Amino acid sequence: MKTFDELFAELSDKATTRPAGSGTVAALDSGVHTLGKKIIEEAGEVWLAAEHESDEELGEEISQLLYWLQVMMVKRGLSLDDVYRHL
Ligand SMILES: N=c1c2ncn([C@@H]3O[C@H](COP(=O)(O)OP(=O)(O)OP(=O)(O)O)[C@@H](O)[C@H]3O)c2ncn1[C@@H]1O[C@H](COP(=O)(O)O)[C@@H](O)[C@H]1O
Repeated sequence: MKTFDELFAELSDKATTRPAGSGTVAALDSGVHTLGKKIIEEAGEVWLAAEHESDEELGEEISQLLYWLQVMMVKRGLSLDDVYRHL
């Protein structure tokens, strides 16, 4: 288990070190357009899970959406503060 901030630190590190076999590295290389489509897909899965699935499944879908949002943040060079200051 990890926090939002811990995952962001891990993804930022992977973007720099580019370890072989990292799905995040491949996702970053796929570009903003592809990441945007993935975010839309995952957001749809959150919506469907909220309407039709268990709390456990909804939590998993939300975690995946948060992951893809973080990948987009890393891709665009945003920091956590760039988002948090709007909350
Ligand atoms: N938290 C996540 C995470 N959430 C979602 N995903 C990706 O998002 C996909 C979402 O799954 P879906 O079931 O919606 O889609 P799928 O059909 O299985 O996958 P696709 O064919 O659509 O890619 C997963 O298959 C993963 O590729 C994640 N990939 C990585 N992480 C974490 O990110 C960190 C870095 O991971 P790597 O870069 O892979 O080392 C690690 O801590 C991982 O646990």
